[in-house]
Amino acid sequence: MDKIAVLGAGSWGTALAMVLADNGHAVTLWGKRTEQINEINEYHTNKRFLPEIGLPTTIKATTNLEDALDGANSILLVVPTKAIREVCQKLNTILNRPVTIIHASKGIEPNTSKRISELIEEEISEANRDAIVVLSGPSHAEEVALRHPTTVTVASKNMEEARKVQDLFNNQYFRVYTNEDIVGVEIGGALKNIIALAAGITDGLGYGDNAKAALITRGLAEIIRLGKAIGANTQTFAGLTGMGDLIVTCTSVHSRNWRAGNLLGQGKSLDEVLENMGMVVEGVRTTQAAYHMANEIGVEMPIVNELYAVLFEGKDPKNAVDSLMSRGKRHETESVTNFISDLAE
Ligand SMILES: NC(=O)C1=CN([C@@H]2O[C@H](COP(=O)(O)OP(=O)(O)OC[C@H]3O[C@@H](n4cnc5c(N)ncnc54)[C@H](OP(=O)(O)O)[C@@H]3O)[C@@H](O)[C@H]2O)C=CC1
Ligand SMILES: O=C(CO)COP(=O)(O)O
Repeated sequence: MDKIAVLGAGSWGTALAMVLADNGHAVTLWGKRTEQINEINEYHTNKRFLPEIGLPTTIKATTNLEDALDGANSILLVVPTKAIREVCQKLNTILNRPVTIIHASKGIEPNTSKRISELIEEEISEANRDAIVVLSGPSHAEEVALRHPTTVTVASKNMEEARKVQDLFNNQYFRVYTNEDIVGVEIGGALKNIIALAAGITDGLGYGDNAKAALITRGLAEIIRLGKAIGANTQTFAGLTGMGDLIVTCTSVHSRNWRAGNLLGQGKSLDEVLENMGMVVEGVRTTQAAYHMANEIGVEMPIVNELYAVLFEGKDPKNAVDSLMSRGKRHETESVTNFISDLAE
């Protein structure tokens, strides 16, 4: 049995705490709100994020970070990307021994274009961390909490640690694969949220499944282009954290990114949508990050560019779709040829 501190008591932190508790580990869930933490300890529910779900009674919750970390062998970071630096800075002041840092958040920091594992490396000193391991894949918290079959990938530069984390989480309803391509896994998980926002927009505009299939496949081509340029293994994008997560996020009503896009397509403003969501919509900030990264590196990302114009420059969503449809004609496979040949190797 391991002792694991889960930092972030939202939808995903709670669902992953359930998986770990089901596997017999001692789990402490850390959150900021006293009322919510008391609810978890007294009633074994977290109704704001997972209504109708009863949590394993072995999960302990606390608002005290020191208590959460006490005796923990591993830490699971699962707060929104914008809170990662702040939480890591707090962690670094408390930790006095190296621990495995697992993260399950999906995003890129807008101003620096950094992935989450890079933020962790910057904020937590080497003396306080063993390996950094990323957990990602097609996995809505709502379905994991119902113990419906789900597959994810854990990635790390240290494969021994990745396999240990695979053992921590793997069970009959939660199947965990390993991958050494931390760049590809983080890029796929972060960028699929951009495409899910776009897919929500086309659904909100009343366009159907053809448009969505186009966004998923052409979106994948953009993700591969950017990923390849920054050193990802392109084969990763054919897997769970690439195509797999694109499918689940672009086609599910559980997705907050898809739902936000859907409301934008129906004519709501971004501020209105974000105010009413009550949960994180990572794709908005990730669109900023990907837009700037693509411009800096010189990678062509037309869907990202149009979504950026809708979110931050007031472009009408319908005009954005029209712009994508009227781009210069081209050969389908020229942008993904290298990807296909890599797969064939
Ligand atoms: N939900 C899902 O199905 C999945 C989510 N993810 C990823 O997991 C990450 C977290 O998402 P999710 O749990 O869904 O988000 P939610 O919006 O459901 O919950 C976020 C939680 O983080 C807390 N939080 C925010 N800022 C801080 C902070 N500075 N310090 C401590 N706690 C903080 C929030 O607290 P409060 O509300 O009090 O601000 C809330 O409890 C995201 O990167 C997301 O992309 C990945 C896979 C699946
Ligand atoms: O990452 C997810 C599923 O794999 C959750 O997506 P949303 O953040 O859009 O809900």
